[in-house]
Amino acid sequence: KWVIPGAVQYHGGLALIWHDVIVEWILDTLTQSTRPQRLLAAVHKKATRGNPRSVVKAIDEFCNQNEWAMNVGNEKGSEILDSVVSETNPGCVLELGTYCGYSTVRIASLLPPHAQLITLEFNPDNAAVARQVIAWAGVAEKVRLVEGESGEWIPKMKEQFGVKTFDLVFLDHWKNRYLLDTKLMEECGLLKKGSVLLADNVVCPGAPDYLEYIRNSPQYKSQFFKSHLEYTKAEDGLEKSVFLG
Ligand SMILES: C[S@@+](CC[C@H](N)C(=O)[O-])C[C@H]1O[C@@H](n2cnc3c(N)ncnc32)[C@H](O)[C@@H]1O
Repeated sequence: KWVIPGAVQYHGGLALIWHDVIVEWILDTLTQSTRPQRLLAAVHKKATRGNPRSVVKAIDEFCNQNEWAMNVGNEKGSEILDSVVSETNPGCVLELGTYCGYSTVRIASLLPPHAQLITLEFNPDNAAVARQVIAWAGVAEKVRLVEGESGEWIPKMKEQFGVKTFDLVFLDHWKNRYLLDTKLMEECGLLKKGSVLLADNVVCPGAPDYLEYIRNSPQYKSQFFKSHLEYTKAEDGLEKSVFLG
């Protein structure tokens, strides 16, 4: 367990440099393993196979007690993501940025029967861990994990997977892609009146070009939900934007 100075807990930029660069590098070097591999080991040790909420809990415990990881986390997850999924009751969901499958499991466990979640991840090592986390949680039949870049796969969604439109899109990949991929989804006809975009980390690390667009476009009704960067006390939040057609 690491003793973390207050400045790191409350300052998003410092928190990211500390947890996501320095500590990760030190632990990877000392253990000759990767953070996703260590997170997967915690799931296998602590979570009950076939119980998605126990998988979410095991990952949150690992991140609170052992090491930080870039999952949406329990605070934003339970207070915002879960509520938006439940309210929207989506039949077809797109997640941009799977990482280890934490939010994938959260979302999938709340979907109505026959709903489908497509999740995109371009890092093959992360995707390999996510597949195992998703399988352990018992939600694999609802999830299609696609390995590749969002910019390459969004235009293929209709043709390759028979998607008509998405009811809900969770944007949680690299922040400089939020705006580009939103415009791409519009161009590809993947949004319909009432489609909900939910974007994580719009404060930390931040996606200013996306916020400027989504808050000022007459095609969206947008709302900010204040929260904290996962597993810290630094400011962050999610933006929920409804496409008006
Ligand atoms: C913040 S993590 C996702 C966390 C995950 N949604 C969760 O809450 O558990 C971002 C992930 O997006 C992936 N990624 C970044 N840009 C991407 C892109 N353009 N296409 C596909 N995956 C991308 C990264 O490799 C990383 O694993």
